[in-house]
Amino acid sequence: MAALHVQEVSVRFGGNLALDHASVTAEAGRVTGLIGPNGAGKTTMFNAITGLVTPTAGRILLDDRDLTRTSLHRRARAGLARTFQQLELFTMLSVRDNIRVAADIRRRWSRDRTDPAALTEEILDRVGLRAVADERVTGLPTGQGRLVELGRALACRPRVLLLDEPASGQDETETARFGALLTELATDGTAVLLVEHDMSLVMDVCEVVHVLDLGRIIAVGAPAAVQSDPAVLEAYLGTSATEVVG
Ligand SMILES: Nc1ncnc2c1ncn2[C@@H]1O[C@H](COP(=O)(O)OP(=O)(O)OP(=O)(O)O)[C@@H](O)[C@H]1O
Repeated sequence: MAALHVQEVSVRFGGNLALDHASVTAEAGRVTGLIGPNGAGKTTMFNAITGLVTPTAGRILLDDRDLTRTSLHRRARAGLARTFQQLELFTMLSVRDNIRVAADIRRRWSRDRTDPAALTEEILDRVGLRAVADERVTGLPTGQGRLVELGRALACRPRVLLLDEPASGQDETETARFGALLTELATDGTAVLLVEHDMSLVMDVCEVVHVLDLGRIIAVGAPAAVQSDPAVLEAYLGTSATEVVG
């Protein structure tokens, strides 16, 4: 079973220490939350994990494999996949083809012989995009666009799935369905690491939540414990206390 261990990672942008010896663990079989006020370092954490930024200290391990100095594509092959805060879809393509591209690419480098066309159809059903499979993605509302991104990440058959604010732009019904899907993915053995501002979604689906503030992990624990942690409340008070308590 996969486990991602981010150990004491620091990332510096000039004079700004965006991550300061921050550690996060995401294990297969559960959804792990990563929350924190704006600018806390959540996206930087994802960028460090996937190789878009280079840590100045610390290690990133997938199981026992040290990925810290490994290229982006090797990390993808090792089983990491992510979605982005800003949608990053292939705008000229249909929903189906956005997912198919990733399935085809994976087929080229993977020993897994799963047929990319069949995998694409399976994912369309799984994420609930069958009805719009032939539509161009530019015509979709943001909530569905996020499902396409998720579908594309799933086409890589990830062991660790990093989701950066996947519910933003989704309405309440879509978010509830999305939460159920995340739980299902975790149950199937994926390690899901979720960055999300929708606290009710985080509290519903996460088994463990890590809280970042100004680049530091200030709390780790079960959602209910984290929600009432004084350090967490204080971190959010500067922005919006209701975000975490409400
Ligand atoms: N490429 C960059 N160059 C310089 N500074 C950066 C860069 N990326 C992020 N930062 C800074 O690093 C800090 C952490 O930013 P990051 O985007 O990781 O926070 P976040 O928790 O994801 O915020 P949000 O919830 O608003 O998305 C911020 O101070 C931000 O301004």
